[in-house]
This record gives sequence, structure tokens and C-alpha cells, in this order.
Amino acid sequence: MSEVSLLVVEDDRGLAEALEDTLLLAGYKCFMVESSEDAILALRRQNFDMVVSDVNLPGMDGYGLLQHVMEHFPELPMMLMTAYGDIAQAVEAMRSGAVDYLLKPFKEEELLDVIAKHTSRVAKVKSNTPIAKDPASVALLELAKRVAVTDSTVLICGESGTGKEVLAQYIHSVSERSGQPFVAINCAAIPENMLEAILFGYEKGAYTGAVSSQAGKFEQANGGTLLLDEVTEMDVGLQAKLLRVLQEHEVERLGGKKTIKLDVRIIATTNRDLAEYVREGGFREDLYYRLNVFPLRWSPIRERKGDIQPLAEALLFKHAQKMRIDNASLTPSALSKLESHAWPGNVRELENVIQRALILSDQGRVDQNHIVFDMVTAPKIEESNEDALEAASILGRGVQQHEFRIIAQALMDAKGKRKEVAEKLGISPRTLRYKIAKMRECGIEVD
Ligand SMILES: Nc1ncnc2c1ncn2[C@@H]1O[C@H](COP(=O)(O)OP(=O)(O)OP(=O)(O)O)[C@@H](O)[C@H]1O
Repeated sequence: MSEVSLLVVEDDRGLAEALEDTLLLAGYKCFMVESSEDAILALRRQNFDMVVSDVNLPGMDGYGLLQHVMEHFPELPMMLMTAYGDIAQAVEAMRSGAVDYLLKPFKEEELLDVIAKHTSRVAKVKSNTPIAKDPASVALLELAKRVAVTDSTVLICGESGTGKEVLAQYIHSVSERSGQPFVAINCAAIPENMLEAILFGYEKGAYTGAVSSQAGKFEQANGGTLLLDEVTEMDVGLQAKLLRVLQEHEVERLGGKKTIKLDVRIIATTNRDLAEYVREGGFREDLYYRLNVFPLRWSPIRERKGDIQPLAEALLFKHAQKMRIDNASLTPSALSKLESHAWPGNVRELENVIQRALILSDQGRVDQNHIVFDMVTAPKIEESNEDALEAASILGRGVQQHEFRIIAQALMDAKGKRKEVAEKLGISPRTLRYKIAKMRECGIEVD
């Protein structure tokens, strides 16, 4: 996903977890740290679109971090969360150059509004044209452009990582709705019991924990486009409710009485053979016909080899910039190795391979020896992830490398069952999720 990426600095674990949940659900990519010192390290390693920081931190406080950001990353917006109603702190925050501040305690919506205000430009810039040089992709983009100008529902099919979300964003950006919101929801990433509330919204008190009213994704997308990513991954009961909303063009929040009229263009994606899934009884046939108005299929990149070079070069450039490497390049032998691989993980896998190749390369000159595939679907940590772990140690610390090794091994032992792994390692499932995300940042792909 080409999400907006946030660096969040908060030392209160409870608050940090709540912030992370809110921001992830709103579609942001979050990197959570507990101190200014860790924030500075993260800023050196990755690009962010905004920093959200507490003022009161152990060690260097939020103002110190703000000063660092202003000095070293003058373009990067940073907001501060100031202590319990302390207006003087808030004034100081703005005077020191923060783009905004929030007084604790604040509502989720207030935080999301402030972040959206300062990252909306970034979100627009990121939704640019997909790279497409192969004749098959050029033809697909042509079709996408044609359907974009209509209000038709679009169903994008394709293997995981082929670029379905990128294509959905492109359709929105060339449609007449481009000035309106593009809202994406990944139906597979949200716990089943929360998906309905997130899609349709809820009123205060609709269920335990609904402490305030919240507009659903349909409402948020009103006037614009709603992307239902991995639409097949919702249970059959919810599919029936979704069908009703699509037929009637109106929605009611959970626990609400008001009917809200909708004018939303729907784009859905799936990496399944949807017709087959309908036959198996996993997906409602009527909903399938409702969504399958204009199907587009992104083929896997092994079937559009002409895209591999431009994609690889673009990804090389992107990561070289992040790692502050000038003049990164791919040798012809590296390129032919990339072109002859089967790419089960498609563009996402290509991105991992390129990122790792850069780490292993000499000053960004990537040749065939730096292109290592088997780490991506690594079956055995000791053997095939060894290079990736080495790469991780270049980026990170020894302790982290050791921790990665233990987690990767435990995941393999448990055949990817995360709940089991978390229990075995004595950490919470969310801590495990966070650690896995960190491993992925270092190019270690685990299930
Ligand atoms: N044609 C493209 N041009 C530029 N970047 C691309 C292209 N296709 C894919 N990418 C990049 O590859 C990654 C995966 O793309 P995306 O998330 O759109 O895939 P997807 O098919 O929606 O995956 P999934 O089925 O797993 O959700 C993203 O980082 C995206 O920016």
C-alpha cells in the first residue's frame, strides 16, 4: 500500500497502543517509538510524511525533537501532543515551529483531522500513475481510464502484490471524483467483529466500547470512491448487509436511526478466483454480480516482463533515496536475473528484493550476486534468511537481530500461527505484529 507514513513518539504504552490502532484503522502506516532518541534513529533510516510526538518524554523532550526535525528535516510536518490541558505548552509548541498541537485528552477525530490536514498533499502526490511499460499493462491502463470516467463499479482481480490498490487509486485520480475523498478499507486486515462498524459507522453506545459516534467508511467516502480491498474476506452475513447498501445507496450507522444517502463509487479487489469462490459458497452470487460490472485483471509480473525493468529501476531509486545512496544502478546481469524469476509475491516481492540488494550492494551498484530471492519465501531461518539477518544487523542492532531470529524460528515452528507464537514467546499478539513489521522493514519476509 502506498499509505501516508507517520512517526509516532509516545512513551505511555497504553496511549501508544490506542493511537496505533486508531491510525492503522484510518489507513496510515505507523512507526511507533517511545523516545526522541529512537525517533531520531528512525528518521535517519526511513522517510516519513509527518511526525506526531508527545511533549513529555524521557530524555530529550518533544521540543528537543522538534528542533532536530526543523534543523534536519525542514520539510517534515511535526505536531505535538501537549500535557493535560497545559495551554502554555501548546503556545510554546506552535512558537517552536510545530504545525499543530493537541491538548490531551483529545478525541480520535480531532487527531485524524489534524493529521489529514497536514498530509493531504502527500496523499495526493502518492496516488500517481502506475508504472506500466509492458503492452498488457498499457492496455489495462487504457481500459482503466475509460471506465474511470463512468461511475461504474470496478472489480480488480489479480494475485497478491500485483498493484491492485495502485490501480484503484489511479482510477479515482483520473475520474471526475478526484477532488473528493478516496477511502480504502482492507477487509482482510480488520477483525470480523469490527468490520461492520468501520464500514457503516456507529452511534455512541451502539455497543460496548462505542464511546463516541463515528462515521463509517461509506460516509467518509461520500462523493468520492470507496475501495473494498480483499472484499471476499468478509463473512457471508456482512456480505448481505453490504449488498443492501450497494443496492439502496444508503446506509444507517449501527445503533443509529438516520438514513444517510450515498453517492459513492465502489472499487473492489480480490486475489481469489471469484467465480470459483462463489461456486464454493464462500461469496454471495448476487453480490458477485453487483461487483463484477467491469472486471479488470492485473496479470502477475511474470506475465508482463516488460514492466520488470521500469519497476525495478523505480524501486531502486526510491530506496536509494531513502538510504541516501547516490547513483544506484542495476547491472545488465542483475536485470536479467530479475527478468527470469517467477515472482510469486509480484511487485511487493520485487520491492523486498531490491531493498535487500541495495543493502548488500557496494555503494548502490547492484549486480546479480546481490539479487537473492529465496529469502523472500524463506523456508529455513538458519540457511536462507542468514543474509537478510546480516543485512538487518547493518541496519539495526545485534539484539534486534537475535530477536528476529527467535521470532522467525518460532513462526516457522508454529507454521505461521501467530497466536501460538505470541503465547510461546510470552508477548502480546500486537507486539508480535509490530516486531514482524520491523522484520519486514529489514527485508525479512515471514508469514
Ligand atoms: N505498476 C506499479 N507502479 C508502481 N508501483 C507499483 C505498481 N504495482 C505495484 N506497485 C507497488 O507494489 C506494492 C504492492 O502494490 P498493491 O498494494 O497495489 O498490490 P495489491 O495487488 O493491492 O496487493 P494485495 O493483494 O496484497 O493487497 C505497493 O508498494 C505498490 O506501490
